Amino acid sequence: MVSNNTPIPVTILSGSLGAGKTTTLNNVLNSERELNAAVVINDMGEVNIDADLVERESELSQSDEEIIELSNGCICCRLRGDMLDEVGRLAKERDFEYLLVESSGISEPIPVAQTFARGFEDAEFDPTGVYELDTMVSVVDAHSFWQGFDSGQALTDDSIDPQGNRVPEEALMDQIEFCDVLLLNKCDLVPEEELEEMEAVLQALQPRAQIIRTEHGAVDAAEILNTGRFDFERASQSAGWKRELQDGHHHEAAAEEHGVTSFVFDADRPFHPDRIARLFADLPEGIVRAKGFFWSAGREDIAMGLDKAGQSVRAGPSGTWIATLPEAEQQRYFAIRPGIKDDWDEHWGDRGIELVFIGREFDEESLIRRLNDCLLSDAEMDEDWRTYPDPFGSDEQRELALANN
Ligand SMILES: Nc1nc2c(ncn2[C@@H]2O[C@H](COP(=O)(O)OP(=O)(O)OP(=O)(O)O)[C@@H](O)[C@H]2O)c(=O)[nH]1
Repeated sequence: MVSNNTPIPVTILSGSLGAGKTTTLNNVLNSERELNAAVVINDMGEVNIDADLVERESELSQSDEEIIELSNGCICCRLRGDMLDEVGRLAKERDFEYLLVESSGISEPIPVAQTFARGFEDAEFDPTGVYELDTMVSVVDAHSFWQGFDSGQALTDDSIDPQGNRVPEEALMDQIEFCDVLLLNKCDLVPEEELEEMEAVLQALQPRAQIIRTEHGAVDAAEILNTGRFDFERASQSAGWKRELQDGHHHEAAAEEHGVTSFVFDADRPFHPDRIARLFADLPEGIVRAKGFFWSAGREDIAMGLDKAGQSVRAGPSGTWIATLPEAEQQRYFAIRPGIKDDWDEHWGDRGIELVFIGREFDEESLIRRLNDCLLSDAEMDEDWRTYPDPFGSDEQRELALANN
């Protein structure tokens, strides 16, 4: 139970696909071990890969925090009510000091902020007085922002498609204009003088925002937690806020609205290492983001990760199969996420493939066919996989492809 009448502060992280929201969240959770936080993670795919990543990488399962996963839709539209109902339930059941929300890469920040600041008619739970919006954080990918800016794309209205749909570039403008703290992430990929110019542009677009340069989401938690920077009066005067209230957010599916589609590929047998490495290096152009875990035959010891963001495609060892953990730790996982047991194979445990692909105008069926062709055939299932080459190596994820445009 929430024991007193002080509202629980809320920080909302927004940012385009692959900008570094999950990395930032992991960083904050790992550096603030004393923080008794609950976390809401929204992923537009059917499977919440981000929640999995946060759990596996931040050792969250061994601490006190609770993760609420909201999948297969966007908390700025279809899942607004669901989000409120979940955080309402949480506030009744548990005592925690802070709520952190990671929006999906296509969420628009204003409706998410409005959901916390004003409530939402389709939800039973009214957040006012229980939660208080503290900080709106936008994570901007300095590298791709700069490339888009250079080619004049990021700042024009070309981002409205012929059907009048809002597309991610416009959501990006909202993310810049409607935030209290702007994390200019991936600064390691952009030269100093370009960073300075970019900062000047961003500051002009959003004079009120605190702009902070980051690499790999490493930000001092005090910059984004308990800052008290969100100003309801000022926010509700902004053009975007009023537009949102007037026009509403009537769209049925987040994917359609944003012109973005996604699918999840899952399987319970391994990929052939050579075939899948070649496919990853040759993904269709329309794929803007891909991530998740996979099983590479011959590497039963470790979960391989795939991570494509923008031009970069990386794959390699990145996580732990629960099946390789000592029995006691396995039991702890089962207790926290009973769903794992449902897919447990008697011999292989949780080893398997779970990858999400997000993109625009790509041939989904053909990609699924190609992925299927990379799975081991029945005959290969009986081979000695140790004789296969291992293109992924033994260290961290490595670059497979970097388009040079
Ligand atoms: N070079 C570089 N890579 C980064 C940095 N921050 C994050 N990345 C990488 O960028 C990729 C995407 O990071 P995530 O944190 O998953 O991005 P996200 O915004 O949560 O992505 P979605 O939830 O899919 O929208 C990962 O491969 C990160 O390791 C950075 O500062 N520099």
